[in-house]
Amino acid sequence: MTMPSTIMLDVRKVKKQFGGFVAVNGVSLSLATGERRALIGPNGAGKTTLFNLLSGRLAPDEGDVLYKGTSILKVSPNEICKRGMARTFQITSVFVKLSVIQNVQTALYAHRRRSHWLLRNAASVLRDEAYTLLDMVGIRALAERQAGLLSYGDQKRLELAMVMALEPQLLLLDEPTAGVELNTRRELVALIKDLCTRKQLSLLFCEHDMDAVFSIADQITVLHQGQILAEGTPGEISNNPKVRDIYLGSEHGRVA
Ligand SMILES: Nc1ncnc2c1ncn2[C@@H]1O[C@H](COP(=O)(O)OP(=O)(O)OP(=O)(O)O)[C@@H](O)[C@H]1O
Repeated sequence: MTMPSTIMLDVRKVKKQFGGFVAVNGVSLSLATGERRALIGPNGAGKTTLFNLLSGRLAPDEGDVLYKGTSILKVSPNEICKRGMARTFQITSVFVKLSVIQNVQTALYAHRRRSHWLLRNAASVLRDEAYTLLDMVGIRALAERQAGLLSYGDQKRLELAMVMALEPQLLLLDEPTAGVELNTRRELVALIKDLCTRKQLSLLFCEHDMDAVFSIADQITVLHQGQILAEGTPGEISNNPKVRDIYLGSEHGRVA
């Protein structure tokens, strides 16, 4: 007997306006538990604004966002994160003056503050856990380096370690492979897929690199001028004439 899939994230007709400009206009989408969904669309389509609405950084003018069945409209970004929805940003946000391991320890500490507050061995516990996370993303050997001196690709890995420190169930990644060269991009894509599988994560990610999108996503939502233009599997999206016209061009057209 197959179990019915549960809905991790249920976005209902959200709208966000800046002055007279409607950046997100009545967007609905849902993400099943364990699903990997890409959000794609031209620059200015409203992807980051939608991420900000989902993670509590912006309040929608209309609509609702349900996470694990409960509205999170009035919930702070910190509390949303504690409940298991963690995100990264388009521009890497590591602490450039700290070492790599200190960055991960800081994320662990912020997340575990309450439970480790009184533990005398908190620092060493967090250090062990931080090493485990660095192992997971493949940069253990760089633990003592200053984070700001890492290559951009390794900073992206570090960011993934930091977001994994938050013990997410749902990961929101805003352009996880932006700004890195082809080989590193492929490694990051493999890493993201591996993390999702090993940790049984649900994933919503924005990405302009279509190879990354088609390699990671089970489902794709296409946003255009703040509205959903199309939704479907990678095969359906790449064969959708409207999406090809507006966004994909011919390169990713007509995939079997
Ligand atoms: N705080 C703001 N005030 C005014 N306009 C904004 C604000 N934030 C976003 N916008 C506008 O809303 C539109 C959508 O922006 P958004 O950053 O969500 O697009 P995007 O799809 O993420 O683009 P990109 O792919 O370039 O990151 C853009 O026209 C942008 O200029």
